[in-house]
Amino acid sequence: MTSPHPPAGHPPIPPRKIGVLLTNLGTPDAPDAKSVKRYLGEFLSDRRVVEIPAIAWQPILRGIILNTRPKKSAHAYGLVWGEDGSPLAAITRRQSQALQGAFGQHVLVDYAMRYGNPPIADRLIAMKDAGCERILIAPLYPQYCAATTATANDRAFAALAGLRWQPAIRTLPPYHDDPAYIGALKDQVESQLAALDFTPDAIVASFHGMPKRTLELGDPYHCHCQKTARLLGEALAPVLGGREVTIAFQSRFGPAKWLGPATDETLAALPGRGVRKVAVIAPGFSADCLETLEELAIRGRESFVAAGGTDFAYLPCLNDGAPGMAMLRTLIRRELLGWIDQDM
Ligand SMILES: C=CC1=C(C)c2cc3[nH]c(cc4nc(cc5[nH]c(cc1n2)c(C)c5CCC(=O)O)C(CCC(=O)O)=C4C)c(C)c3C=C
Ligand SMILES: [Fe+2]
Ligand SMILES: [Fe+2]
Repeated sequence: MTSPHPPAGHPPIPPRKIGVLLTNLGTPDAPDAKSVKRYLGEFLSDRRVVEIPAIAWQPILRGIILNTRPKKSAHAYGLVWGEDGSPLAAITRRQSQALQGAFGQHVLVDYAMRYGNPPIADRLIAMKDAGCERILIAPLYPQYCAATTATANDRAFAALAGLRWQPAIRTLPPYHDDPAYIGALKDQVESQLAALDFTPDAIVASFHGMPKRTLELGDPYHCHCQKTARLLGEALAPVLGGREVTIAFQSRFGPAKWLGPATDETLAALPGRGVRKVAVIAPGFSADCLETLEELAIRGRESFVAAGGTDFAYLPCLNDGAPGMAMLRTLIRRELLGWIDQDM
C-alpha cells in the first residue's frame, strides 16, 4: 500500500511553477519631499551607484544632498505624476500584467524595484512561496551597467542568501544589440516619426549618463549605448535618408566628469548648427520616468527652443506598447528555454 502524498503533518506542497521577476530602478511612493528623501537616501547610499567610500560620502549625502535635493526633485516628480502614480512604477506594472499569461499558466510574472516598492526581496520570496522552483530575474536595462543591472541582481541574490531551499535562478543578459530590441525600437520610432507634423533635421538618442571613471574601470555601459545607437541608426537609415542618430548622455550628477556629450548641451548647441527641428528618443529606458518626461520632454524642449529651435518632439519609450511587449516576450521566452516548451 502506498502512503498518502504528502504524508500527514508534512508542510503543504504548492504546485511547481516558473517565475519571471521583472526588475527596474524604483521611484518614490509619492511626489512629496519626504517620500523623495527616503527614496534618494536608499538609492544614493548604494555603493554600486556612488562609488565613493561611505565615510566620505555619507556626510555629504546626509548633510547636504538629502536636505536640498528632495524638495526640488519632488517638484519635478509632481510635473509627471499620473493618476496611477509614478510613470516608472505604473508602466512597469503594466508590462508585468501584459506578460502574465504569455507563457502558460505555470509561469508566474511579477515585478519589483531595486529601491522603494515593491522590494525585490519581498517579490522573490513570494514567488518561491507560490511554488516557483525556477526563477528568471529580468533587469529591464538593455545596456549593462554595474549601477543598474548588477545592483538589481545583487539584491536578488542577497535575498536568496536567507533561504534554506533556494529556487534555481537565471538572469536576463543585457540586450543592447539584440535584433529583437533594435527591431522594436526601429518599428516604434518609424511610426512615431510618421505621426509628427514636422520632419526633424536630427534624432538625438539620449542615454542616462554615468561617471566617466566607470568606463575606465571596465564597465561596458558606454560601449553598449554606442552600439545600440549605431545599430538603430543603421536600422532607421532608409527613413532617415542621411540624417544621423546623435548620441548624448543626460542626468549628470555631482562634480565629477561624466560621459559626454551632455544631452542638455547638445540640445542647446543644435540650433546654432542649423538643426531647428529635433526628435529626442531615450532607448536606454524601458519605461518613461522622471528622467525622460521631465528632463527631456520638458527641460530639454526649453533648452532647445531657448537656443533658437523651432520644433521639438520627445518620442516615448517602448513602455507597454506592442513593439516593446513583443520584444520582451521574445527575450524572456528565449531565456526560459529548457524550462518551458519551445512552442509556448
Ligand atoms: C550618482 C548618481 C546616479 C547614477 C550613477 C545614476 C545611474 C543611472 N540611473 C539610471 C536610471 C534612472 N535614474 C533615475 C533617477 C535618478 N538618477 C539619479 C542619480 C544617478 N543615476 C538621481 C539622483 C535620480 C532621482 C531623481 C533626481 O533627483 O534627479 C530614474 C528615474 C526614476 C523615477 O522615479 O522616475 C531612472 C530610470 C540609469 C539607467 C543609470 C545608469 C546607467
Ligand atoms: Fe539615475
Ligand atoms: Fe534627472
